[in-house]
Amino acid sequence: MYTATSLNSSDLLAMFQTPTREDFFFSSSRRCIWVNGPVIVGAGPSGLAVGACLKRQGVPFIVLERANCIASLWQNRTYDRLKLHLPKRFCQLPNFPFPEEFPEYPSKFQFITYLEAYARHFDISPNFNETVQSAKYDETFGLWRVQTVSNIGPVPVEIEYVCRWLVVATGENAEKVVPEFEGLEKFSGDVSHACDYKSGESYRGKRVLVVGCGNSGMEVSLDLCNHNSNPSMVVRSSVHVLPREILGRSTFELAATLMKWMSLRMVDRVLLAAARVMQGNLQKYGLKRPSLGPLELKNVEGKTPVLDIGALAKVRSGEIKVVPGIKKFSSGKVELVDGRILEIDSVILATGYRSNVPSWLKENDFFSEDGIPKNPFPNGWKGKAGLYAVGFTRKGLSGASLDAISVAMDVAKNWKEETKQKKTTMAAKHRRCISHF
Ligand SMILES: Cc1cc2nc3c(=O)[nH]c(=O)nc-3n(C[C@H](O)[C@H](O)[C@H](O)COP(=O)(O)OP(=O)(O)OC[C@H]3O[C@@H](n4cnc5c(N)ncnc54)[C@H](O)[C@@H]3O)c2cc1C
Ligand SMILES: NC(=O)C1=CN([C@@H]2O[C@H](COP(=O)(O)OP(=O)(O)OC[C@H]3O[C@@H](n4cnc5c(N)ncnc54)[C@H](OP(=O)(O)O)[C@@H]3O)[C@@H](O)[C@H]2O)C=CC1
Ligand SMILES: O=C(O)C(=O)Cc1c[nH]c2ccccc12
Repeated sequence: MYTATSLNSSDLLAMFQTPTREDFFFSSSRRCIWVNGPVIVGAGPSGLAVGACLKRQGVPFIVLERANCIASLWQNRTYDRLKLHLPKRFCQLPNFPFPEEFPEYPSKFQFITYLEAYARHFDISPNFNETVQSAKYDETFGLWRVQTVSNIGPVPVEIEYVCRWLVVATGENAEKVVPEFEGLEKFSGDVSHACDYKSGESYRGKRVLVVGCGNSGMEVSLDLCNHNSNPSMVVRSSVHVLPREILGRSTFELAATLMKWMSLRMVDRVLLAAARVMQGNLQKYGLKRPSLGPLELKNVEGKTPVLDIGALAKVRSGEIKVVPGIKKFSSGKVELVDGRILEIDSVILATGYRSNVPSWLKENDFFSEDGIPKNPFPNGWKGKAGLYAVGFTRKGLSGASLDAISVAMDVAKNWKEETKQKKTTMAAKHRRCISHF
């Protein structure tokens, strides 16, 4: 620890060269740490990617992560049978390809193995069990103050980090969305969110209401079928279901290729025409399509189209029953908006996720109320006063990688300029010091 009395000029010089978390002082209740470089909040794919890009530029940083591991969404909040939806080349992080032996659509366990290798390769060691509670720009000093609670030891410790740059990498899926339903408190069976679903093993033989028909709702319903349980899936509005592949090529890749030649709306038309040929009309199964096309809807509302990996066949066969919106719950039952009453044993809420940025970032210029940068891709990564965002592009892992490269380049440029200036100032002071003696 550096204290006022133990500081000498070479310590000061060292401070601007190497350390990333040097304790300046202890106050009675809160430890305060100066960070010579950016503070990155979140150790998911986005935080790791920006860390890796900064390492390559020689910029020190720290990563703060509330969970006890990297990529906690993938490790703790996803089901066992999850596979990446997009081909692996669209999901790799900068400067570190997937192993060749990985399949085209890696499993979540392979993806986690990859991310762990990524963190090791770039020597990224996040501070785990440390939740950012608040981050505020201090206009007087031109610095960010980032307040955390660390739960490593027997008692929680409050820490304040002070830094010039703040990189928000907490993700579009930081918190689960749990809607309120009339009478749910009277429902006697178990109610959980898709983020806690691991497999259908414990649902064998049960009647399960899956609320929501995004990728989670569809895949949980499919997995339930595969474990001989009996899912009813709530589709309260509309949904785009697309085949994962068209003519042997990934639908996502086809869309990305077509986007080079046509407008987004034209690409949507091509995708819908192909889906129509391959899937037929889905309305008769209760799956109405939204009025906006799949890519336009993703851009405008952030709603991801379902890439079908088998749920549609189960809908057709009647193994997954599609039901309309929920009116209310009662003991062991749900009443639907069409008046039907179903007897059910369990409810799984596949009702989506949201960003948590508004709960801790004291700023309302760059981020909107829903915790996503106001400027759409590709202009949503840089805010004012050293604030950055990575992974809020609604473009999955490929968007996160692009952000990470832009953010790291910009931070590195600024860090190098500011550090050079500080070193020059320090060196001048050092010389004055020596001449004084
Ligand atoms: C089930 C599921 C499957 C998906 N599949 C794909 C796919 O196949 N392809 C694709 O491109 N995208 C997919 N996605 C999208 C997903 O958002 C990205 O894959 C990726 O996880 C985004 O990375 P991230 O680092 O931005 O966010 P996250 O992975 O969510 O990481 C954010 C991290 O920040 C931490 N954090 C949050 N708040 C705080 C705080 N206050 N203090 C400290 N730490 C905090 C979290 O604990 C977390 O570890 C999927 C999403 C889900 C939910
Ligand atoms: N293999 C993969 O790659 C997978 C990827 N993912 C990704 O994770 C992200 C999150 O997906 P997901 O968890 O499916 O969340 P989504 O936000 O995509 O879907 C939420 C669903 O819940 C419905 N819903 C919300 N509130 C209610 C309510 N009160 N009553 C009835 N229905 C309700 C929504 O309906 P409405 O549209 O009417 O609001 C929608 O159908 C997406 O980007 C997705 O692509 C998820 C699973 C697998
Ligand atoms: O699965 C996700 O959550 C993704 O964000 C991947 C994704 C980004 N853009 C898309 C467009 C169509 C289908 C999936 C995605």
